[in-house]
Amino acid sequence: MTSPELTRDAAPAGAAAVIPAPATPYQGDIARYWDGEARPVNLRLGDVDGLYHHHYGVGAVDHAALGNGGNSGHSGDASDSAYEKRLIAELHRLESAQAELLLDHLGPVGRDATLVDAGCGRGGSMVMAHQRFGCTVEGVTLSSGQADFANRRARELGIDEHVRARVCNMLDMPFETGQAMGSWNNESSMYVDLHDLFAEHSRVLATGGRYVTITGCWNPRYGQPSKWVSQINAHFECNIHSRREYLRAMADNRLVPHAVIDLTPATLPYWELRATSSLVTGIEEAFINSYRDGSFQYLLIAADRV
Ligand SMILES: C[S@@+](CC[C@H](N)C(=O)[O-])C[C@H]1O[C@@H](n2cnc3c(N)ncnc32)[C@H](O)[C@@H]1O
Ligand SMILES: CC(C)=CCC/C(C)=C/COP(=O)(O)OP(=O)(O)O
Ligand SMILES: [Mg+2]
Repeated sequence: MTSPELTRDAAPAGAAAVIPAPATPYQGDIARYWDGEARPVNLRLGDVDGLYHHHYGVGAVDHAALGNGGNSGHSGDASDSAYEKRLIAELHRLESAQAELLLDHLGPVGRDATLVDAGCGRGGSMVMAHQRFGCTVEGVTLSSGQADFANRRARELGIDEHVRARVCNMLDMPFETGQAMGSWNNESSMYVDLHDLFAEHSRVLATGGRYVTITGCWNPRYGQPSKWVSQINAHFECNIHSRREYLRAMADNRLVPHAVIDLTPATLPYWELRATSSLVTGIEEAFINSYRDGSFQYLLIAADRV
């Protein structure tokens, strides 16, 4: 690992932690990107119940909860703050449902197990995993701002003995070989080479452990990444892989998929609803169009470490 160059408050108990230098200039860019990120679409959704996500939603929209009587459109106007509050709560419910779906695919997890969240963001999925299984959850992110945020939330919830975020590269994680019974990437695999990523998951997972990812990938049947996929890459400074690359890189690294689920139809309602909100960021059209033209897919892959 490269020499440490900064110390900041990314440690769970408030003690100073050594922040490693980024492994590459690109990782430095990504660390800065997430350190500077404060989009209302993420913070205001997280404020609903204190679970802060950086991923998208799945499932049908509950129009009764929105109070628009089953219409897909909104009968009032966007300045109707009571409606906007319900809309934010509904988007957040769909994002939490996405994380629940990911956790469902880890299978049974004992209280004494360790789980690894690779690219943990502000830690929403880690908190949910601990609340569901009672186990230890270790997260890694490139962003010290995100790690501080996740560790502060864990302290506020009184679960910092079990939930911890660290600043480090998911391709070189500070975990023992075979230490984890489960690990995942929730919308974080488009920042790294997949062979390197799955080699590292394969190393930290115990034999018989489970790996799960939810990701956006381009569809080989479309031919090449569409203009919408290129737009998403530029927007987030990421590099979306194809579905084929996921399956090949897993096969090369002792990860055997037992579930491959196309979540595209399940995520479209989230995007269509989000496009009507005041919290739009401008990327909604690219997601909606690429999901509709078949060039892009929202995929869950669950694999056994054999
Ligand atoms: C879109 S966010 C997803 C956050 C989280 N998984 C969630 O569902 O809320 C992407 C995350 O990947 C992390 N990331 C990207 N490249 C990484 C790397 N090489 N090592 C560790 N984390 C990385 C970013 O720091 C960020 O936290
Ligand atoms: C499915 C794909 C391709 C995801 C790319 C990674 C990413 C940036 C996810 C969402 O983060 P966010 O919640 O911070 O984004 P937003 O601000 O758009 O809600
Ligand atoms: Mg978001």
